[in-house]
Amino acid sequence: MTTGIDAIAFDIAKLHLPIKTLANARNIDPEKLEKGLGLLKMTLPDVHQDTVVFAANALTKLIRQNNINPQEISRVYVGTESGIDSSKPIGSFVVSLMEQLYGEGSFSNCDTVDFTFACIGGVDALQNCLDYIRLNPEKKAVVITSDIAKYDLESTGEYTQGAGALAMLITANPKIIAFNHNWAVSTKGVFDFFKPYRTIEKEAITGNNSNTEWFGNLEAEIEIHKDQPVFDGQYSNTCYTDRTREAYFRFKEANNIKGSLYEKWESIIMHLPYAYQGRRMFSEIFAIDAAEPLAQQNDPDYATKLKDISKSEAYKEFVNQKLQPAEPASSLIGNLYTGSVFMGLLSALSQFVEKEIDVTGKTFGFLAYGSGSKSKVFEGTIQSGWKEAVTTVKLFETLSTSKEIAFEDYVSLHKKEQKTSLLQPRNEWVLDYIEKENPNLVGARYYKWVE
Ligand SMILES: CC(C)(COP(=O)([O-])OP(=O)([O-])OC[C@H]1O[C@@H](n2cnc3c(N)ncnc32)[C@H](O)[C@@H]1OP(=O)([O-])[O-])[C@@H](O)C(=O)NCCC(=O)NCCSC(=O)C[C@@](C)(O)CC(=O)[O-]
Repeated sequence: MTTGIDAIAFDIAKLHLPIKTLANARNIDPEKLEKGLGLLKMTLPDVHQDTVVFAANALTKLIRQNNINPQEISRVYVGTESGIDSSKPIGSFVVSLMEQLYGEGSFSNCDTVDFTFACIGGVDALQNCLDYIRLNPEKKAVVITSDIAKYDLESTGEYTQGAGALAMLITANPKIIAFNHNWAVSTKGVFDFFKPYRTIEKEAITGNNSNTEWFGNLEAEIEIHKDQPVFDGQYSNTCYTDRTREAYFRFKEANNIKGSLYEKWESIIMHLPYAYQGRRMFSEIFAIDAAEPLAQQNDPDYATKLKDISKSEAYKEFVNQKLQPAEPASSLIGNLYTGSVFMGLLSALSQFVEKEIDVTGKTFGFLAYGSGSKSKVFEGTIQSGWKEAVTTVKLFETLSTSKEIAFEDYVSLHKKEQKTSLLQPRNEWVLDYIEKENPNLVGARYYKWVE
């Protein structure tokens, strides 16, 4: 028996800002963003969308496109770093929305929980669900990844923004990909990218130090939540390369692989915070795990050697063959945080369908990363039903219908000054309202399905 992904669906934000528009507004050479980082568009949530909306839309599509009986889903595990409540998980919202569609109690036997570890939470949810299915092969689990990658205006993360969710059905004997059980991990607690609880002295807001109640806050410090992370871009790249390299070689050792591991993989799917992150970071592994190593870590000119290797024809050819297929969706979407690695898989498979390349029986390698920091390396084998399952998803066809918005609308959405939706929602979930009056429900978020 094998375990893996049987079906996939997605819901990506339908508005986008062309990267060229952002580059021009910020005085950045557009070629740097397009050719250097591989960015073309960044997708942005509309006023009625949040991570619950994206997650519920992705799950609704998964159920409908694959005629799944909702009562057969015994788990909905969510990977996210864009939670909307410190106690109530996105999974709890999603299950209640599904009951609006499929009847009260239809998900009451379903277990649900959110997994948070920056961008790798979806992979953690997947690993957990694979173990569960291995023990309970007759069951079906769903893994959802849902995030809004929002960065401060004018920061170096601004051009990597994106938003949306994927939902994946995890079963025994799956149609798309079956995963090998032997995974490797590398973890180190660091501050490369994080979303801290911040505080501001009440006095700085009220202008007096009497600590009088301020909108229900009795404390002298007011807690502030920002979706935008605190981060150090170049340090985050170092953590990314260090963790993925460590996990890669641990995987190689744990699976007793002789010779070059990456040569054995048809395609390599990495966490992509922007389209070219994988190709920019993998050159070190390419050099040191080559059949005849091209560089040694103790070389005095190691960094220069790696830079030269990253520009070599051999590396470019390698990139085109093994890394490029996962990139185009990222160029059109931006960072999906927990969903990026799975979107890379969908992008690669959709391209193989389009180019009529049969990858049945081929092994794909995965290098996942989450800031904070952790990498997991694992591999999977493409199953015979992949082509049919991926064709139903219509990835690039759907992405091509995205609506371009003007720079002013982008800023107004980002600053939450825009109060009405830019696109009329149809056949999807929307955030209806947030309770403001009832003290027992203040902050409760209510959603509805719009025909
Ligand atoms: C990612 C960075 C650091 C990039 O930072 P940056 O400063 O925008 O770009 P750069 O200077 O590092 O690289 C620019 C590339 O463009 C090239 N270039 C320059 N000009 C031209 C031109 N005219 N034509 C063609 N190419 C050009 C230039 O040569 C270079 O390519 P190289 O050869 O060095 O590979 C920044 O966007 C950032 O801070 N992003 C936010 C953090 C981030 O995404 N970090 C990535 C690793 S951490 C991670 O992946 C986890 C994360 C972020 O997803 C969060 C989570 O886990 O939750």
